[in-house]
Amino acid sequence: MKILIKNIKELLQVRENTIAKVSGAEMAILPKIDNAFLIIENNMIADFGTMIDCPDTAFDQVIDAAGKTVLPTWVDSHTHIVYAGNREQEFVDRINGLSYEEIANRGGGILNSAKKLNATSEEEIYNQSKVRLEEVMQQGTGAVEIKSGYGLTVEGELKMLRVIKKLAENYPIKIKATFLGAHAFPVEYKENHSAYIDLIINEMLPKIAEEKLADYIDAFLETGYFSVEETERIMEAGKQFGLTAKIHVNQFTAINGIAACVKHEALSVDHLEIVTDEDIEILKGSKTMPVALPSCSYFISIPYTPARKMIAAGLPLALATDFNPGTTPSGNMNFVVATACIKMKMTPEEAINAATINGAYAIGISETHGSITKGKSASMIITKPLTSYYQLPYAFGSNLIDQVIIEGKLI
Ligand SMILES: N=CN[C@@H](CCC(=O)O)C(=O)O
Ligand SMILES: [Zn+2]
Repeated sequence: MKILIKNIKELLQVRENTIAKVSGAEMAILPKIDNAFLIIENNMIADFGTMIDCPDTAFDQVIDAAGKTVLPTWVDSHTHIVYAGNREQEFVDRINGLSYEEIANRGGGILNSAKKLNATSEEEIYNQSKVRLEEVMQQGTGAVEIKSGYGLTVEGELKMLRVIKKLAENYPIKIKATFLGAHAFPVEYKENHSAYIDLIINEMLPKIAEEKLADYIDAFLETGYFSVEETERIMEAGKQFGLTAKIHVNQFTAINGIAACVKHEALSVDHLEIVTDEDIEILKGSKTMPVALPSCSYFISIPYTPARKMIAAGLPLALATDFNPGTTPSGNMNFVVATACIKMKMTPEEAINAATINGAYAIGISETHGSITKGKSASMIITKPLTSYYQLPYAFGSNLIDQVIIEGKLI
């Protein structure tokens, strides 16, 4: 199957050579070609350039993108798309004055989702989750990370990871799975943290590794959840099973968690609503990607990640949704990009880099995704006619996507 996309008004995120990520001032540069063509062959980007050089050969399909922008699909490097039911009541409780912490202390929050998940069959969880996956694909996401973490029992965690595996088998979208058994302590382990961590290490991890159900390991490193020392145990154990760490950290408090993550060579540190100068110094020169989740800040009214300060310090930054039933019931990367511009003062170029190539780095796929580069996966968004790509974050409430191609397939 050979597809030509012609007359593209602006072809964005064009990289002649594969790059892993962009950092600091590089984030402001978004290379593009005006009046461009792009050829897809065998589900990969085969060629691209200006229309003057467009080959005059036969194609199985020709798409005329006159007036439209083409860019790589979003890479959403942090989601919890697999869950059961919802937490609408907690949403209303927050409107009425309760905080996320107060709700969690009453047995709501993550434990509420865990109760629902353990009472729901694998088939039903799959059916609920695939609706969300299909929706984010329509919204332009072409690669996604999905976490477990609402099981908190051996069976529950395995059930979630099997659902993620089944989604990966049945949909063209690239999916990376992350094991998040260390999301919260179940009530019965409230006074015996080490016993739950033993369960994760001795019971969950070996089974997950045996069935090859996860690519990464995560923990919620936060006051009232997993301490620095507890998270270090999890990261060390993950390493024994070949799972690199991607850690929830600095969502509500800064407790030197980032230093521990960098020490353990975490691929990413995610949330970062509260970041100290020391945290920034530690991230400098590391290979760890900071990941901001602005829809979470928006939904539960907490600070936004200090993007300007981090980029000024020369750091890279990725953007992801955090799609989950508690803090972010939305997987819309278009909203994330717009919110990063509006609330975090990222420029459109920085936000698009953060949501494509840097997102790809945060899930270890920047060799194949995140830019328009020959040989990379043919995953791209074709917008509706736009005055310029600035319209993407500017017209934040509009659906500006016309077509989405994922791994060479129009969806
Ligand atoms: N903060 C930890 N985990 C999720 C929320 C979990 C929940 O409330 O269900 C997050 O990334 O925001
Ligand atoms: Zn999360």
